[in-house]
Formats: sequence, structure tokens, C-alpha cells
Amino acid sequence: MTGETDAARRNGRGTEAAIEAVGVELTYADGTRAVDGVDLRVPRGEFFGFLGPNGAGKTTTIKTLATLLSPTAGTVHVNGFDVVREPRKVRQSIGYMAQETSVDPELTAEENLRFACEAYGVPRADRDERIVELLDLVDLADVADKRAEEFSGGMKKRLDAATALVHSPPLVFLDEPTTGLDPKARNRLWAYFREMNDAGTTIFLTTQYLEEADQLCDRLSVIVGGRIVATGSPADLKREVGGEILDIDLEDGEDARERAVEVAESSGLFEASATVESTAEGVTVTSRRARERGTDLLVALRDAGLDVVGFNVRAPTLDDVFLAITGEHLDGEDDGEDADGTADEGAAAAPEVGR
Ligand SMILES: Nc1ncnc2c1ncn2[C@@H]1O[C@H](COP(=O)(O)OP(=O)(O)OP(=O)(O)O)[C@@H](O)[C@H]1O
Repeated sequence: MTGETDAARRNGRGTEAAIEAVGVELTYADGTRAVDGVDLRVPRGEFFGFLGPNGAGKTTTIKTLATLLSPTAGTVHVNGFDVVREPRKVRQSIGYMAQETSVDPELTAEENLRFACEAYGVPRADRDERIVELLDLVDLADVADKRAEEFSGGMKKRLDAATALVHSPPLVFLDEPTTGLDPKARNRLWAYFREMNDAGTTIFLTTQYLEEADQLCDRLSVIVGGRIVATGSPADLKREVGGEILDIDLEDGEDARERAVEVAESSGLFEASATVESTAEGVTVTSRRARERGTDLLVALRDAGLDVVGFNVRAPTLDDVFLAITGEHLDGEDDGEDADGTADEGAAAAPEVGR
């Protein structure tokens, strides 16, 4: 044993960042390069998000940071420990909530947590108190003695989250923790994650839900095709879109939309860096002058014989950020499935990437 204290062992070294990754690559045996040169720095205490569509490389990255996969290039330090040379120390200093549940359906909520305490080496004397605390945190105290097989998808996820926390790690990885949950269950989990973070836990969360990233994260990176294409706070990223969004709905079909794009582009109403796009409903203009010049554009469209049936000026969303960076939308329909595969009522849902 080295002379390090319990706290130092748990919390990592000195004032290092929680996560420091440089030039990380991960190529699978079949040649798929799932992570392609990722640089990341997550300071302690931050709620950090990793947002991207299906197959972007989120799970591969999180598994690499959590020592479940070895990077094929680059270096990763987690809580000051090298993931390749000191994997055991990394594991002692992190919690990991995988996409697949780690809950044993045969065991009660309390037994699941007791099992996790054992697995993580939580001192025997601390276990009872810790279990009560965690059941409380995720609102499962009332069902502590019920077997997990009776739980809804949301309850299982909450138990999963509690399981990742038994050893009070300073850093927790959450891999798409709310995928498939209905909005109510999702909101509830968000509240626990906020509480965890407020209590000082650094959180690294992967998500394909725009709203999740927007609501929870201090900062986020957008990953596409194994590469980070943008990093910043949600507000900074939205500001970078460069203005506001003017959505115009047209009565007529594709020809009208194309014509409207031409009118908007040649109108001289907007700055050169403004963008004009045809949408399913009509046309969208992203411009610093969207608000100021919006009505002038409506007049120009009407003069061109186009039938405007609605318009709206709004602040950019993270989907607009994604669109500006990649040329594609990130949002889609929720599949409305609970984590255990049962359909939920009212799963109209936060915007997300289509499955
Ligand atoms: N074991 C594997 N062997 C080969 N390729 C893999 C393996 N696991 C994942 N991939 C591929 O690596 C890429 C990144 O996958 P990854 O699961 O990291 O993405 P993701 O962003 O987490 O997606 P999802 O939202 O579907 O979980 C994809 O092209 C995927 O098909």
C-alpha cells in the first residue's frame, strides 16, 4: 500500500481535472474507428454532456474513459490516474451507470444496493447508512423490500443510478441514462442527477436527447462520427449559431418553398452570414436581423405571390446548433418505450435523435 489517504485514493490526485483525454482513438477489431481523435477536459464538479446521434461513438468513449475498453491511441487520465497503467485506481474513483441495467431482478432494492456495496468494497460499518441515504435520494425507500422485477423501467434506472453511487465516487459516468423513459420518469431522474451534482459529484453524461443536454449540462461536446465537432455551454453554442430563427410556414408545396428561399436570399434584408433553408413546412432564416426584418420578408413573400400561413421568431435550440454544424437535424420522434420495453402513456417526449 502506498501512503495515500482514503480520500486521496477515492478522489484522485491533487487538483487534476476529473477527466483529461488527449488524442483518444478506439478502433474495434473489425477495423471500425468508433472514436477518432477525441480531446476532452472536464473540470471537477462539472456536469458535462456528450451529445450525439446513434452510433456517434458516445458509448465507446465512455467505456474508454471508464477503463472498460483500452484506447488504441492517445492518453486518458481520470481523477489523475492513467486509465491504462492505473485502471484499478480509476475504477475505485468512479461510478458507472451503463446503458444496460445492472439491477438483479431477483433481489430487492435494498439487496441490490448491499450487493453493490460489497462489489465496490464499501466498509461494512458504513453500508446501512449509505443504503438508507441512497434509497432516499432516488425515492425508493418505500419499496426497499420489493424485488426489482416488480419495478417500472424508471424505478430500475433510479436503482441503477443509486448503485453507481454506493462508494461515493467523485465522478460518475451515465451512459444514456434516460433513453426509452417517458417524460415523467425522465424528469424525475434529472432531479436526482442535479442533486448528485449539487452535492459535488462530477457527472459525465451521454445523451441523444437535446433537451436533456440543454437542461442539465454546464458544458457539452457534440460528437459525430467519432469526432467532437463542438464544445461549449448550451448558451454559448446557441450564440454561435449567430442570431435568431425566423420560421415561416407556407400554404403551398415544394415549389413554393424553393421560391421562398430564393426570395429570402435575394431580398437583401439579412446579413451575408445569415442562412436560409427550406423546411417541411416552409422556410427558415437564421439571422441577427430575424426579428427586425421578419415582417419585411413576409411582405416580400406576399409580393412574390406566396401564401404565408404562419411565422414565428425564436431563439436557437441545440437542434439548430446541430443543424448549423452538421447540416442535419438531431431531433426525431420518441419511441415511447419504457426501459423495460413497455409502452408508456403520453411519451410525446423531449426532442431526440430518431432510433
Ligand atoms: N464491438 C464493436 N465492434 C465493432 N464496431 C462497434 C462495436 N461497438 C460499437 N461499434 C461501432 O462503433 C460506432 C460507435 O458506436 P457507439 O456504440 O460507441 O455509439 P453511440 O454513440 O454510443 O451510439 P448509441 O446511441 O447507439 O449507443 C458505431 O459505428 C458502432 O456500430
